[in-house]
Parts: sequence; C-alpha cells; structure tokens
Amino acid sequence: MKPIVQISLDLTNIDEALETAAMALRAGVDWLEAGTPLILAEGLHGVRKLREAFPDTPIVADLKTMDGGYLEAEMMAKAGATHVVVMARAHEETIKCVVKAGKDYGIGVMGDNLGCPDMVAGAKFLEDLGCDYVIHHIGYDERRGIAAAGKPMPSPLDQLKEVVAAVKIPVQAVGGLSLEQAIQCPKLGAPLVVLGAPLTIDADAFKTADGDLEASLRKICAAIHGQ
Ligand SMILES: O=C([C@H](O)CO)[C@H](O)[C@H](O)COP(=O)(O)O
Repeated sequence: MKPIVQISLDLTNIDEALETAAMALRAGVDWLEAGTPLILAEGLHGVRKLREAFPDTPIVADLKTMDGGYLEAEMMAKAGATHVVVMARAHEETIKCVVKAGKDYGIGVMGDNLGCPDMVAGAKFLEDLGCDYVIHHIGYDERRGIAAAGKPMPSPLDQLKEVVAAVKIPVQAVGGLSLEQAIQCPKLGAPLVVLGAPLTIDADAFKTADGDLEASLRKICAAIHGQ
C-alpha cells in the first residue's frame, strides 16, 4: 500500500479545523481526521461541515466507539465520514456491529488497540473481527502517566515491528510521534501516517521554528509519499 498522510484535527473549534484542513490539503495531506476533541465540541455537525467543505476527501471520524457500535458508525457515515474508529477493548459484539455498519455503508473500519494489555494480540483480535486497518496507539494519558512515574515514556514505535508482523491489514502508529518519527513510519511497515499534535496543538511552535507551516508540511508530505 502506498503511504497515506492523515492529519488529526484534534481541535475544539470547527472554524480552526476547517482552516487547518484547507492548509493541510493544499500541502498534500490525503486524509482528514475529525479528532475526538473536535467531535466532542462540534458533534456530527463538525463531520458534516468538513464533508461540505471537502466533498472528495476521506474523513476519519475518531469517535473511539466502545458501545452502540452500529448506530455510532451509521451516524458518522451519514454525516460524511469514510472511516470510523472502534476500540479493541470494546466488547467483541461492538466491534462486529461496527464492521457490519462499515459494510452496509461502504466505509472503512479502523480498530484501535489503545490500552490493550497485549497490544499485538489486540491488533490481531481487531483483524480477526473484520477491521480494515489497525491503529497501534499509545494513549495521551498513558504516556504522561508513565512518564510522571519516572519511567521512560512509551512510544507506538516500541512494538510496531511485532504489530506489523502479526497482521495483514494496514497499520497506523499513533501517539506522541515527532514529525521525524512519523515520516519514518512507512519504512517501518506502517503506511498510514498520522500527523497530530506537532501540526495542530503545537502549530505555533512549529511555525516559529520553520517559518511557513504550509511549505514545511508540503515537504513532509513529499518525504512520506516518496517512500
Ligand atoms: O486519538 C488521539 C488521542 O487519543 C486524543 O484524543 C490523538 O489523535 C492521537 O493520540 C494523536 O496524538 P498525538 O500524536 O499526540 O497528536
């Protein structure tokens, strides 16, 4: 699979999300992600507004479904999402319901192994239940909690090799990656690259360091697509 660049719009305001998305698409980003904070702030309307503004762009709705899987996936699909996210730690019936909704509505299902005690087994479980992609994800709270306890902060790159070897579906590595690490992901076997906090939450720092955000992002996209 050719590398795909996704930007996670982990923002709490639709206007800012629309502006960031437009800049990202001009720079060569392939997929938009309605991040969990954006969905909390704007709900389905946020997904609808992204769909209206960008009619042809894949949109991942990162609702992190834990229950009521069919309805949540159906609502996101009707709002314009092309991909939804279900958690490996949900009940397997929920994952099956999201997979069924994915087939009924022609959208992709991304299974997220965040918080699984065995993350490799979590990824395999998601594949066996019919998910189309695995998100190998070290959570925001998990990373900070472990670092606060004085231990090295975990990274999705730590076990990426094992996860990639365990499944046949495409893998995405997520959670605290630097831009440099994100660019390396396709070489490490994870072709779906998410650019997150460094470009959205920390965008001002990034702009200051690199001058023009769009020009820098264009270079990053080219480096990822060129692999
Ligand atoms: O899904 C996410 C997280 O659970 C908060 O909602 C983030 O989009 C994901 O972890 C990306 O995070 P960063 O790599 O820190 O941008």
